[in-house]
Amino acid sequence: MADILDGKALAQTLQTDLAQQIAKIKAAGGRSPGLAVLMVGDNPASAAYVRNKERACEKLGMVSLGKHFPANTTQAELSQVIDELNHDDRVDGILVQLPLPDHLDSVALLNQIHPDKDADGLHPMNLGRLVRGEVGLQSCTPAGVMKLLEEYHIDPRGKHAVVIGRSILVGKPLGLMLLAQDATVTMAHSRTPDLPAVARSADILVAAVGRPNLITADMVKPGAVVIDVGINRITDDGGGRLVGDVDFASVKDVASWITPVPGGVGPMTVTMLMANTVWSYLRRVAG
Ligand SMILES: Nc1nc(=O)c2c([nH]1)NC[C@@H]1CN(c3ccc(C(=O)N[C@@H](CCC(=O)O)C(=O)O)cc3)C=[N+]21
Repeated sequence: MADILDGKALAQTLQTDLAQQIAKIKAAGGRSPGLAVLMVGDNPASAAYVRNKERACEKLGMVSLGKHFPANTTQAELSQVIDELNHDDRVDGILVQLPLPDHLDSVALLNQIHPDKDADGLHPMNLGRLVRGEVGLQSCTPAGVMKLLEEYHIDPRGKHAVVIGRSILVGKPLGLMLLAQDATVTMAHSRTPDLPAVARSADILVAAVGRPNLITADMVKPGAVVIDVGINRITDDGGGRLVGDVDFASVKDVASWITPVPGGVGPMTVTMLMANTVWSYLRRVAG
């Protein structure tokens, strides 16, 4: 029976630390760090995430400058808003909630966010820093996974890490972070032949695909660390249950450590967003 990598508990601890840090800034007469989350359209899952983020902001004593736009908002309008936020001194972090409606060019918008306010770490400058091993803003979900591993003293050094999924939001940056910590990294994806065999060779197995029950017990090496980044809402049983990419019920008997869904990587993502915003604030204020 695997031990649980408790993202919810660690997120709580880290958020308490951040709240204290922010309280201290304010007691010294400083302004509150500000985060602007831009959401376009009314995808209910996105709306729920954005609410989570705004709630976390308020709880920590940060300013939430969230903006919600109708689905038919144009590229030019959003571009204008990002430009204003780039120049707004109350704003330390800007995040464009993905996915955007099809008529919008999300890459162009992400590229337009000032790299020093890029709370999601998706600007080419910050991704480039990650590739080169330089300090910079890092993508929240992968950074949250690395924090979880660190908290539970799971050292990637010398381990074979298999990351399934090659998204720019999770898979690619996480592969680079694991590599930077001396793991031997395999990036697997939908075109990888014999995925079960590749998965079974992992000491650290990360599933970041978005397919329920993709990872079953037979795909996991006994004693492996299993990180489930999937967030899938199952509606066919009428309950709107949240499940990951890992068949938790069977895999928990094979793995040594496992993240639950909910309560694993998800809460860490939100926490790292807050941490990135505070980090940007300190860099911007202190220079
Ligand atoms: N630019 C951008 N940055 C993102 O970081 C980003 C995004 N777009 N688009 C969508 C995904 C998804 N995402 C989640 C964040 C928190 C939870 C989370 O807190 N999950 C809770 C449960 C939440 C619930 O019950 O609904 C948990 O797993 O315990 C989930 C998913 C961030 N994303």
